[in-house]
Amino acid sequence: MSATTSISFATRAHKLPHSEPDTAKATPTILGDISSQLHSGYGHPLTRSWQAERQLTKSMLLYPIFISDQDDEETPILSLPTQHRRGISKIISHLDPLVRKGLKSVILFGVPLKKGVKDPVGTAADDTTGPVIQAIQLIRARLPSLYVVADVCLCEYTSHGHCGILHEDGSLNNTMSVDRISDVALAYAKAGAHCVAPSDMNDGRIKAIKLKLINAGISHHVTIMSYAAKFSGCLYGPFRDAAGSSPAFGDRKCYQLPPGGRGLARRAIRRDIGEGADIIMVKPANAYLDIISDAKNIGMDLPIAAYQVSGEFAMIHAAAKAGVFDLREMAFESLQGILRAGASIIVTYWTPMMLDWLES
Ligand SMILES: NCc1[nH]cc(CCC(=O)O)c1CC(=O)O
Ligand SMILES: [Zn+2]
Ligand SMILES: [Zn+2]
Repeated sequence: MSATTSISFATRAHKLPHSEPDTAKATPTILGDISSQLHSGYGHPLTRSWQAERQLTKSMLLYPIFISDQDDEETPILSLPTQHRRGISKIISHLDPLVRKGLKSVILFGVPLKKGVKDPVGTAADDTTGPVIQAIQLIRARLPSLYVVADVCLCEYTSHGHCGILHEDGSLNNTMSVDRISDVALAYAKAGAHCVAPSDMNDGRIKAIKLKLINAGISHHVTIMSYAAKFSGCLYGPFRDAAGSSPAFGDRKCYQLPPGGRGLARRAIRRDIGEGADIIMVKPANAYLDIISDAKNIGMDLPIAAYQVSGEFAMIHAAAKAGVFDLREMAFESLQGILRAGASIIVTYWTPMMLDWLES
């Protein structure tokens, strides 16, 4: 690449007519001839980097981690290459070196593995001795520079695996779900989470969380990141493996958005901004770049987050393994697309690797 660059520069410099008086004649007069020249703008690595409106930086990366109630475990998640589920005793030793490399934020997912701990209302979600609250307190105490986001949902904790409390007919009871989920969010915030991120998609939960935070007098220092446009589909499989959160029956199509629902996503984004969200998230990311761009347009003054989900991450690994492309190159290309679409926060399992790659 650098050979090509220097050749093209040399050639061009050679032709530059500074000392020739009659060059006006040779100068093209039709604007089209000049504006058809694009290569001149990106022939050098630096000019190429200037073409990006925004550069990928370490502070954009929000790292998802799975914390189980098996204190000493460190188990690879087979469907999510390079990622592990860890017990509370393994968290700091994992995160500390990453913080030294520039890690700024994590998003926590609890994984209850103990028998009999799941019930219809997800009681374990805000158990003060459970993995999430323990991890929030531990990370805040031991790694004070790290910004801690707590994912808020019930599906990891409910016996039925749905993201809320159910009616007898198996459909979501929105009122009860919102009341419960806002309690869980409040518990995480009180435990010290900088940010709570409800991923359940029940109607009205942003407002309910906001009101409980206000009533508790802590709303001024707790960020609400709304999974506002979360689509149902087949890209969450490895996560559900990792978190043991697959629905026991049915699916999530009545609360997560249908993949074609661009208008619904826009409505959900506007709604959640109106209810008090500080950050809007779009999920998945690579297959929903238009939605990220819509979110950026609608939420002009809010930071937009995009979640490159487990299926998207696993897909890149699988394709790289099959020889389709180079893993690292594709990792960058996938994040560049998300950035271009308008996100300024990227939730991604690439985070540990990116912290190294962004150095070199
Ligand atoms: N509601 C829980 C939740 N929060 C984030 C993800 C998905 C993350 C991923 O796939 O990486 C899920 C799973 C789901 O909705 O089934
Ligand atoms: Zn859920
Ligand atoms: Zn209902």
